Amino acid sequence: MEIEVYENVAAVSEAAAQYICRTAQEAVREKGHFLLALAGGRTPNLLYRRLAEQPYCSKMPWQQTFVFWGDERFVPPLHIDSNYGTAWLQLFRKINISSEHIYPIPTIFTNPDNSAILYEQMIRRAFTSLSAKQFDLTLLGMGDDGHTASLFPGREAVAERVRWVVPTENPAGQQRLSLTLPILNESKQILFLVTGVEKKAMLQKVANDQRQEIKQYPAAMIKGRARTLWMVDSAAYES
Ligand SMILES: O=C1O[C@H](COP(=O)(O)O)[C@@H](O)[C@H](O)[C@H]1O
Repeated sequence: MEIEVYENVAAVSEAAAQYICRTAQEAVREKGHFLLALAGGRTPNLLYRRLAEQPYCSKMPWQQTFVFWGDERFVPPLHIDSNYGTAWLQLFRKINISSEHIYPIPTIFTNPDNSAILYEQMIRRAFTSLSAKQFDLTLLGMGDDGHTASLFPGREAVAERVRWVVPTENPAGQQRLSLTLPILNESKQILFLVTGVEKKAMLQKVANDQRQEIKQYPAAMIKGRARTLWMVDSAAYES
């Protein structure tokens, strides 16, 4: 596991903002655009706020950036639980990015089954029109149960090998949509953000799980094509 340990969530967010900016600039230099898949949940909130501020709001090539989500709660966009709504409030409403470059997972005028089909089509069309075959960078978090995106341990969604997006639910029964291992693991780079003492035990388990042939935790099953980096804070890290 390639892991960088920072003092606290603020330092993790700063390092992640720098990393995203650098990766975006390189991608745009190489091929003219940057495809970014965002994480949901609470951990990336500070990162999204930082990206809306200087120096990142100026340094990021927002006009060449295309944004997707790794998962979504099946709630309306401005619901407090919406991953899209959260990122919009913290980041997108504050910066200069075309709404045509933002690809939220649809959750209105549809149902979870259709939404999954629709989102896969949206990603495929975007890839085709950009001559892309993968996300350049996928951001992910990890729950204290080892889930990532909305791939929860032992659920059917984790075993999906063909579809790129599936409907699923969390253990409390909340309806969600998630990208699956085939598309997540096609990403060129993966950046995990993990903070807080409540993640410490699972981070250790996931590190061990990654070394096993048969893995138990979805977070351990994720591997980017070129790089998988974990940025964690010292509270989550067992030295
Ligand atoms: O990758 C992800 O991880 C989280 C864990 O969330 P957090 O609130 O503990 O940061 C997950 O639930 C989220 O939707 C997802 O994109």
